[in-house]
Amino acid sequence: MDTTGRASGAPETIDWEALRQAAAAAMGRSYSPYSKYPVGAAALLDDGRIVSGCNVENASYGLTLCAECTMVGALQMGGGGRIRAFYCVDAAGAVLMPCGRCRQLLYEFRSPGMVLMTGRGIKTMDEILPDAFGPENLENH
Ligand SMILES: O=c1ccn([C@H]2C[C@H](O)[C@@H](CO)O2)c(=O)[nH]1
Ligand SMILES: [Zn+2]
Repeated sequence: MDTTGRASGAPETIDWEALRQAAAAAMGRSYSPYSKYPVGAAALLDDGRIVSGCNVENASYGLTLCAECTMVGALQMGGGGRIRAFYCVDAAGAVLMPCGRCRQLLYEFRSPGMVLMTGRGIKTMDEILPDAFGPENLENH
């Protein structure tokens, strides 16, 4: 990974600002009356589309859907695809790391060389979820 955000095997540079704006816009749809912590997530897909999501909370707190969950739903409902780059923000504009569950959700739809913006720069999927369990583990069951 270089500092421009160029993913291995990806010919163009990622437009991180467009992704940040899509995540911020999605955050505006957040339903977060319990935590009062709106979150927006956005992913750049392999075909150039951007999909996004917001957190959707529930009176049964533990059922809350993270922004990444609804984003993955939007990805699939929009015809599917593979994630090249991911960005998640809160209302203060801070970049968020996906929780453990969401790292697994993102892993399922990663492209080779998928990258994420973090507070410490651009990271690969493998860096944030090493030795992941994935669809390949189910191949010979
Ligand atoms: O990466 C994250 C971290 C937290 N949340 C949501 C879940 C909950 O609604 C609120 C507080 O945890 O933030 C997300 O959507 N994504
Ligand atoms: Zn999560």
